[in-house]
Amino acid sequence: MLKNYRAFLGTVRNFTTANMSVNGAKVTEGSATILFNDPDEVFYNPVQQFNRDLSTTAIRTWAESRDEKAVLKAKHRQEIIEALDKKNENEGKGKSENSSPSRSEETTAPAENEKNKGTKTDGSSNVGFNILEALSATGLRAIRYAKELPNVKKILANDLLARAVDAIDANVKRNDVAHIVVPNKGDANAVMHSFKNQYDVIDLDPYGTATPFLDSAVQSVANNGLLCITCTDSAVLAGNAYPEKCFSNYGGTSLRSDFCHEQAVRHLLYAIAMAAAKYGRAIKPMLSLSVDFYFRVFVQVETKPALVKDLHRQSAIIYQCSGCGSNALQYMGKTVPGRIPGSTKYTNATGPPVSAKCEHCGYVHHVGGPVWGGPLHDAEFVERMRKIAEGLDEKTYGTKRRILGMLAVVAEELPDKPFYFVISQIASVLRAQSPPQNTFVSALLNAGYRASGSHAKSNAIKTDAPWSYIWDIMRAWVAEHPVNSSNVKPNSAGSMILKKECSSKVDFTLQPGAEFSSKKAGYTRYQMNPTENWGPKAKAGKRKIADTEGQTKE
Ligand SMILES: C[S@@+](CC[C@H](N)C(=O)[O-])C[C@H]1O[C@@H](n2cnc3c(N)ncnc32)[C@H](O)[C@@H]1O
Ligand SMILES: [Zn+2]
Repeated sequence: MLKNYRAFLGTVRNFTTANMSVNGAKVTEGSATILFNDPDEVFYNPVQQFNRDLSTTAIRTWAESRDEKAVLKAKHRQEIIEALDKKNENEGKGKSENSSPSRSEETTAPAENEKNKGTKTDGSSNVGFNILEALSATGLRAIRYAKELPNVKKILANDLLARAVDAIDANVKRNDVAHIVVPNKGDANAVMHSFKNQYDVIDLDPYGTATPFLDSAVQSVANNGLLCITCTDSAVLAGNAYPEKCFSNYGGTSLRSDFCHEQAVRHLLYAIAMAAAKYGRAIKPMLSLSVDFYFRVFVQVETKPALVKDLHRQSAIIYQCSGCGSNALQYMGKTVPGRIPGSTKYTNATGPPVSAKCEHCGYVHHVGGPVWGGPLHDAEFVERMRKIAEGLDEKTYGTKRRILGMLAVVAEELPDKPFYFVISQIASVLRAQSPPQNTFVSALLNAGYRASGSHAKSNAIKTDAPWSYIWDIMRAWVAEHPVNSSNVKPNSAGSMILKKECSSKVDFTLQPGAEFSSKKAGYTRYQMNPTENWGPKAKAGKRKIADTEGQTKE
């Protein structure tokens, strides 16, 4: 035990980041300082600083947007009252019942909505909100939220283990946030089940999968509240070794694919959406990320059965060719105009989107999913978050540049095109040289298609071009950069694709838009794994600590 403790101190001392300092067993991250009596007892993973910096920024974004909406709603209501008063005065009637005593003074929002109390007509707001950190460990995250988030009123920092709760308690007192953070010992599910529709923000940051907590979380979060959920079980979510485990945990089967990291995020969103749907609640993903060895999503939950109907047509099965890797989505449902003008009818989709054998190479398809097929992010949320992130103090937010880099790529991602391919990977199917990214993207743009990168993988391309055109680009490229035919096995997917003629015009003239602007901004867009111990930590008491913040690739 003592040996591990020394190893921990040595490791942490060696790898502190700009804003993480260590003095003995004291760790400072963001605005919080926590003490470890025994690092084997209580969880701390410094590589998750990005997760915590990002989460603080995301919750701030959500709170700011909610306040703004509350202010607009209150203003709108005030305008209606004033118009009604004017009308009544003109008609010689009295003022409306809802009329305020003095409209030039501060006005509170509708009394029926407790949370709107405190909204001011000058556009500012003091709407408070509460947070449940259901799996808190040291309390570090909850303490940071208390110190760094304006308007947070109460945070329940919960953990199952008594020694973790003792640590939370001590750290809360040490950081002078006892008026905000309340330590609690309990099972996360029991806590959430006891308080339905209560928490404005719920943070789930477990070891491995969050799926055992989803059913209670989607019930416990308040209407239009935010769920912040981490899953670190990447072998299940993004690997190809456990499709059956992925299916039983997330309701969809995983696939071996280049786009496995985006698929993982979509499995998680699907599981949250399906859990929420049973209770008439619909999800709106605000930001859904694949980061290092884990996945982190920020999802707003709204009680609106009419919106839940959309889940049918937002869920999709994936067909992926076992030879060339081309893929197609089969959505579960679709909408058509209803008989009554303006109405919508929900109906079954038609399919399948592929033949029994791949039209490009003749190989069979593997089936994955179903997964969430809707948008991964909310564009307005991402823009607002970027603005907030730009103003972050780098001393407190050591991963600021990475947050900005990732959000820049996210903002560029095609919102309506799930998945991506990697140019070097499709070139390797043909045993061809890989075209430079800007050459390939220029060919897409010159043909009128859209293209973007993906935050989930460097060198990935998202596009609305059909696979037939993607292979035509590669045929045209190979015509200029011939492959060594002895490398292409007869009957391989590559040989089948190359046997076909290029059926469309391909123009490789370079386009300025082919270089994604996120790349030019110079932020950290993709991060390399810096050490062999990089990854999620084992449960407290079962690990040797050796994680670090790391170097960057771009
Ligand atoms: C990965 S750690 C949390 C890290 C923390 N959120 C942070 O940012 O530093 C997971 C924690 O969940 C706790 N835990 C595991 N199962 C739980 C349950 N059913 N209810 C409450 N806490 C639980 C563990 O004791 C552990 O402290
Ligand atoms: Zn194929």
